[in-house]
Amino acid sequence: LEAEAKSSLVTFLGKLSNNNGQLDPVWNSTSDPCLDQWKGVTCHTHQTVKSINLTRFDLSGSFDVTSLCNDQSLASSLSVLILDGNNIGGDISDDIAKCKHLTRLQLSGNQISGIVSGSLSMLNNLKRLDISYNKFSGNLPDLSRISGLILFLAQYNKLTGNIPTFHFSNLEQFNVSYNDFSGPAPDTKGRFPDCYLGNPKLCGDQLANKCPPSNSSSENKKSKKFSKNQILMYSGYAVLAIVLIIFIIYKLLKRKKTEQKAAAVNKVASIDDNIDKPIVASTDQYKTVETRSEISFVSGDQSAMVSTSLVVLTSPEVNGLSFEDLLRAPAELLGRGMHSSLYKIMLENGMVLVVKRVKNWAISSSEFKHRMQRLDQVKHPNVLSVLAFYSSQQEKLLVYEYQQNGSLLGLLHGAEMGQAFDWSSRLGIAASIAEALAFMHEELSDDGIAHGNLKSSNIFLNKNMEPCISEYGLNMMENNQGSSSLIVNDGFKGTTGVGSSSAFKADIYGFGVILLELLTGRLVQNDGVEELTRWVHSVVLEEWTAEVFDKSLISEGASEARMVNLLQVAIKCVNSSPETRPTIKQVAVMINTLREEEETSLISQA
Ligand SMILES: Nc1ncnc2c1ncn2[C@@H]1O[C@H](COP(=O)(O)OP(=O)(O)OP(=O)(O)O)[C@@H](O)[C@H]1O
Repeated sequence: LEAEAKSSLVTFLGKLSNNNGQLDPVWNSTSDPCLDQWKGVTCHTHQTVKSINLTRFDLSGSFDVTSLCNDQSLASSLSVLILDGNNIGGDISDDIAKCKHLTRLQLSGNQISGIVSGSLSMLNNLKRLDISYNKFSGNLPDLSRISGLILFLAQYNKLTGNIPTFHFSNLEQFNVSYNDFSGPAPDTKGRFPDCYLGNPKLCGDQLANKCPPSNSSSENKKSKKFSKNQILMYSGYAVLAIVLIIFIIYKLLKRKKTEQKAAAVNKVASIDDNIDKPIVASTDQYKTVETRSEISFVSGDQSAMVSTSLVVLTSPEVNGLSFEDLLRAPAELLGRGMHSSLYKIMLENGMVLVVKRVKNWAISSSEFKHRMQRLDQVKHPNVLSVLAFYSSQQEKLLVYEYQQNGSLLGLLHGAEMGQAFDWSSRLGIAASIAEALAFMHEELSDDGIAHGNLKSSNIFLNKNMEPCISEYGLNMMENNQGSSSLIVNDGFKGTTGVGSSSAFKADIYGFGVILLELLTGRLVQNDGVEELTRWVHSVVLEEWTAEVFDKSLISEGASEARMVNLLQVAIKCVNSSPETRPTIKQVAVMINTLREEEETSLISQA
């Protein structure tokens, strides 16, 4: 283990045992936590600490989150922290947010006090959070953005105020009994019957203490009256605005005519000038882009035509972004396909964006806008949001944040060249993608919006090195309304059928291929998708299964049983008959079970 990480770990462990000064004999700076297998500490390939499990170690010092999570190496590797059944005091400092990779934080049965830090809600990967039987007080933060949380236990503390809502359908265990909560208890939909016991100030339909009827109806009337006056006032403004817009459009059209005449003589530099030049754009790391000069990403006549039509979605990151800002910024071509080009744009304020320019997409403007708005409503931390968009009949522009850590394809390419990409990171990435996709599929199933083009070059690593699915909902096959799209139909993937359910099944296929890439280290980009799946099938049929896995996974000693299990999931996903493929929710459950098993085995090694 790196010296700095070791010293942070020694400080953390030292503080846990300060009362009786009883360090475990090997917890000191002269030995190595990984090589000397410190009690309670599990490492990965002798280099990084994966888990700390000090259940019932008779510890009584204080919980020093800062030493642990301020160390970059520990913070980026630690996934399990269990201190159950000790006598540890202190509090949860906000630095906990830096331990980004925690999937389990279990502190049950200690003396930890203070408020429950709102920074816990930054731990996107958290699955289990147990703070029961401690001395926490104050309000509980809203943890609903941790979409994968399956366990939340906070019974027997001194928590007060309202209980925030949770995704009860995702939770397997939930308990906030014997605290001092008040106000309406969130509806658990009939689950966790005893979870609110011992909170006499709570009320709700599922409790003996019903909530008093709200007096909001009279307030509503007042506000309705008030809003009538407002409506009158605003309609006045609206009329004025419409007159103003008509005037501007008139002026713009006039200017456009003049410019069109001038354009014949004086052409504005545009990407259309070099549309026929061959561009080889492959992965982030291996792209060879011929046109690297600063160019405008829209043609000159458009810039005159639409100065106000960029729709900035709710993303606070680009608040105030205008079409002019995009036009003014230097653009670098990152890649060009049959129907689309991708540009990297650097704004004056230093923000780096990418703009996807899609041409001749047979989707109506209103349907496209509706889709963008739905995608804006359904956000997941592991799915890259569209920040802004523009739509005309000929082309659509979509703006995303630039991801400087590259794509999963780049990571696999690196692994091909011998860079470390270990088994538990691969499993973690697979689980996060599956969960994010399950969330999107569930939320957008009624709208028929699937990803449509899921592949490892569309998965990026964000600044915390967590996977992020890009271009969700962009390439859709024929939808319910019958408008066609960009995707090249492929019988094998199962995208030839009309209707949105086959688009969802095509995503499962795409995900299965990503799993195969993660397991085998062989890339579709080199082999072709059908070749890869055929090869895997043939290897499995011949029962030389171990041969199929990436050699680096075998040599790091990854669990063959779990790799075989993941391979079975992948094979189900790439089944040539779309109906036989599992749903992404089923896939996510299977992969999560494997991830849990992996963690349990790490803990038991400790
Ligand atoms: N948000 C982003 N941040 C950083 N790089 C990106 C981003 N989006 C795309 N890229 C990179 O830009 C290059 C071109 O992307 P583009 O989407 O045009 O290609 P693609 O993924 O190969 O094709 P497709 O159109 O099928 O998605 C790729 O190397 C891709 O990894």
